[in-house]
Amino acid sequence: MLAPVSEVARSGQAAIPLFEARGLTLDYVTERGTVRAVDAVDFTIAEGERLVLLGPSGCGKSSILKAVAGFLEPSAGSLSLRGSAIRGPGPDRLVVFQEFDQLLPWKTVLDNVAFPLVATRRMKKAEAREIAADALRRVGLERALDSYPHTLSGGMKQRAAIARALAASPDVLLMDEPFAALDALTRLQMQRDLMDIARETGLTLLFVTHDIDEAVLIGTRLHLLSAHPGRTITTLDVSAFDMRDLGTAAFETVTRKVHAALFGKAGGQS
Ligand SMILES: Nc1ncnc2c1ncn2[C@@H]1O[C@H](COP(=O)(O)OP(=O)(O)OP(=O)(O)O)[C@@H](O)[C@H]1O
Repeated sequence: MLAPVSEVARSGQAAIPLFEARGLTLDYVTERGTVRAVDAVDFTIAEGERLVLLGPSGCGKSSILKAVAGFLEPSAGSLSLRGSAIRGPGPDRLVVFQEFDQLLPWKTVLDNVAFPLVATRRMKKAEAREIAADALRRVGLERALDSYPHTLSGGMKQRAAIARALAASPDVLLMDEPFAALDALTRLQMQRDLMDIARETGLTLLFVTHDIDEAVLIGTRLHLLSAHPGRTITTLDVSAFDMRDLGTAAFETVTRKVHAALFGKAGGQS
């Protein structure tokens, strides 16, 4: 019998990559000239894997995510999903950002999640609402279906944004520091909930953060980037760690190792 994809990813066996970046180079053309943000980065993401891009501020993490989402064209190298080159945004790659204002203020939470299904997947409204309600239940927002975004807390807005992405069943969910603007307790709860969802659904994730603890908790594999312009330092399998390991000696050891790889010495957070 075949193992579920997430188990294949956890076991570290070589799987056919769902997503592939080869020699990815990203430049911004400004009035003062060209700024190289990312230089010749390679990575793959297998189905069910959670790859975290980790590196200091300005190393190009968000730029990579924008390129994967199709908003930024590589100046060199290639990006492909299921073997096809990425040529722009698509419902197969959806992004959850850090900002709390990702929802349409004039629509209820339910309609915010259902609307893209009707618009891009051409689903009937009733079916879209059913899928949306299910996604909202999964993120713990079953009691806020009829609420408007301005009445929600920051954490609830992020949950709704995650539900909207989950409802559309993207091949890869892209998250750009989605919990960075939340208070510490809410952030921890959201990390926990995201891990529960990942376990339930076998989510394939590309996650950006500059928080080492968060990276080790969320990721099955870390891709460490050097300071500007972003270049690959190394990759690290962290699939053995989850929320239960927070605060343990083994967790401390791996975060120190990551810190040393990023900054050349052991120590605290970036
Ligand atoms: N629109 C832009 N125009 C010019 N330069 C840009 C633009 N966006 C980003 N950059 C530059 O590209 C580099 C990478 O930026 P990016 O935001 O991708 O880094 P990051 O690792 O996500 O940073 P942070 O962790 O602070 O969010 C930085 O030097 C930044 O100044």
